[in-house]
Amino acid sequence: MGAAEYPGLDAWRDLPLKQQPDWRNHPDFASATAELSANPPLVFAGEVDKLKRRLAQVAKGEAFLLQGGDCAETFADVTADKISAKVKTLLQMAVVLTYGASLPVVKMGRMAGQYAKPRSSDMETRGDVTLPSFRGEIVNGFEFTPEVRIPDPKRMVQAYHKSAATLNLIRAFTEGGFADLRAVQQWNKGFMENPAHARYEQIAGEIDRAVRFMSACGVEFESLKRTEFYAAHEALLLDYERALTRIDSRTGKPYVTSGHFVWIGERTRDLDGAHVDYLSRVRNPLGVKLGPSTTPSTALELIDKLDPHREPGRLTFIVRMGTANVREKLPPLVEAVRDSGAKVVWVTDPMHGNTITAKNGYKTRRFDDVMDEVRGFFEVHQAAGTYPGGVHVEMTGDDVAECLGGSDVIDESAFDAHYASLVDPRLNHKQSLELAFLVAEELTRVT
Ligand SMILES: O=C[C@H](O)[C@H](O)COP(=O)(O)O
Ligand SMILES: C=C(OP(=O)(O)O)C(=O)O
Repeated sequence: MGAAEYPGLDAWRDLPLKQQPDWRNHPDFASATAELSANPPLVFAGEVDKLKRRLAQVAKGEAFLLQGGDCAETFADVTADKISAKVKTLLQMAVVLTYGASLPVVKMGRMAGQYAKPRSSDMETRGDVTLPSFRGEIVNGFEFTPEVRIPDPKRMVQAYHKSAATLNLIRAFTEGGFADLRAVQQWNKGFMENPAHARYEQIAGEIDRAVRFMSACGVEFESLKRTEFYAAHEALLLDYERALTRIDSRTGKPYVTSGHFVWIGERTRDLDGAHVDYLSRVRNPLGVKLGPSTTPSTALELIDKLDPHREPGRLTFIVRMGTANVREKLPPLVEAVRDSGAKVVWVTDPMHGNTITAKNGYKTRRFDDVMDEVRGFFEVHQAAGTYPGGVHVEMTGDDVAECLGGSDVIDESAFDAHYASLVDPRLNHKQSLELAFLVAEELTRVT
């Protein structure tokens, strides 16, 4: 049976559906979705199942999850340099965490599919011109002209090909020698003057010596030569996700094959909405963002809908409370889930609850707020006796200036020249490493 015949996969079409472009009557809609449906999957169900097993280890407190990448990927940034900088930064963060906390780290990029963005407003006004808001390059373009802002379904096909190219390079890097732990010092090249880089250099030197010592003793670690790396994105655009859903020939079950892990955003996680219904029917490990308005009963109902069989690794709650709320709003959720006996993975997203507008108009976040929300997340879990299982950040491997602060202090004056994100601000390379050191310290306390 193909996905077209599988029962229930189209039930979402009759449910309240938020944050979608109005493009069903576009002349290219049918051909674009047909082309996607005929294309090969981007990931295989076996890999997705393996990730679920890894996340089951996280749920048990035996591993840690690192999720990071752009707020919104762009087609233009599908280049070897940009992809390698991101992968390298995530690998460096993972080294800091693995070495600091002596735990395996599950590595996952907001990559190879993070092209759709939910927006607060459907329309954007500049001066006396009002146009549809930018919703990510899978829907429309960023340039503020009527032609570019009109949603174009052909962009879904372009996003598929860009995701395929990204995933292909990620697989080459992580399987083909680039991620070899014996190159741990190489990943820091060009980044040496900052305290975070100096700290990293020290860890890398220690790992290098340990590996060389073991090699001299005749031990060869095949597993150091490659690493698992998974692709994740927000499953926002259901036309795209539906067209890339396939029935796994081994199990006869549906999988979203646009990425290994998909999450439901804060704005689309309504219990009776289309997103929760659709994702409840596929077998991938799922995330759900939980903001400060989440009640304990909503969290429990989400578990019932998305993980009715309490399958280890199936469900990850990505909490984005904001630093002002995390210590007050997170405990009731964590306690209710703990007391229900459900085993979800708890991840902190210290970015989305801390967005502010700078005096010069840019959306930004204070690095101190990001760090403080991470500390609050760990405090709450320590008090509840639960496991803080991961961190989810908007970051890049590039030297951008989008978030304020960090040890190489970034202030608003840097934004005009070095702000590149099309939607929300990301941590740059140094800030990402600094955050990894903080998380490693916090994790050491609980493991
Ligand atoms: O990344 C998250 C959302 O897409 C983003 O915060 C929405 O931003 P907006 O409030 O500018 O629409
Ligand atoms: C939109 C996002 O987050 P949230 O749903 O938490 O606002 C995101 O992570 O890109």
